[in-house]
Amino acid sequence: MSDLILASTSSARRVLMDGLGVPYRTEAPNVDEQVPEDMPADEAVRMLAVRKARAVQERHPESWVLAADQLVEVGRDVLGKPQDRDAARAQLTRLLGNTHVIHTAVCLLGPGGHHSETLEDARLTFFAVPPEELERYLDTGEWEGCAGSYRVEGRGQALLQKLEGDRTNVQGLPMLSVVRLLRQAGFDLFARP
Ligand SMILES: Nc1nc2c(ncn2[C@H]2C[C@H](O)[C@@H](COP(=O)(O)OP(=O)(O)OP(=O)(O)O)O2)c(=O)[nH]1
Repeated sequence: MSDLILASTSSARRVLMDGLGVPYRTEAPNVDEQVPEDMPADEAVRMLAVRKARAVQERHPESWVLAADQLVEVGRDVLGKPQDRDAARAQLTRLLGNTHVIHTAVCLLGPGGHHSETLEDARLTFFAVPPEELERYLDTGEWEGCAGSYRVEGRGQALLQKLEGDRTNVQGLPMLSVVRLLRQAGFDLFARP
């Protein structure tokens, strides 16, 4: 198989791909992540995952390219990555004591026009915690770079009352689906180095 590029700047996605052990390299997609205001979250993440993958594939047409995008949906609100601590506080205030859905889209492009995608949801319910506890969680800084302002594998798990779905999906890459896409595309996931 020709080389695999993870079209991502996300450290969380790199950690998950490192765990899989398939040789890959990373390249920043460098795309505009604006989508129409009223676009449903599941359509937005799919559009952005394809946009990221295509941007990198244009630079490397002989490579395989894997990209993803994630948004949080709670009620009618769609949340991305917070810009600052105040935005993170607002996001977590919205999530605490409620159930929200994480939508993650993954797109795999390959030579010869290969195009496969997956869209995975996970449902999470958070405990309702007092403002003082929320401030202590914000102090951890886990909110930085995370859609929804928490890390499910970090101290954020102390907020988690219930999780339905693939935990790796919450972290940024639904690895059950990533493995399926790679196997369907013909990758040998235990190839000799
Ligand atoms: N470590 C960790 N990261 C999380 C968690 N929840 C969300 N994230 C991160 C994964 C992604 O980096 C980010 C979702 O935002 P995006 O899909 O826009 O990706 P991002 O812009 O970070 O990277 P990329 O577009 O792939 O270059 O949030 C979590 O529970 N743990």
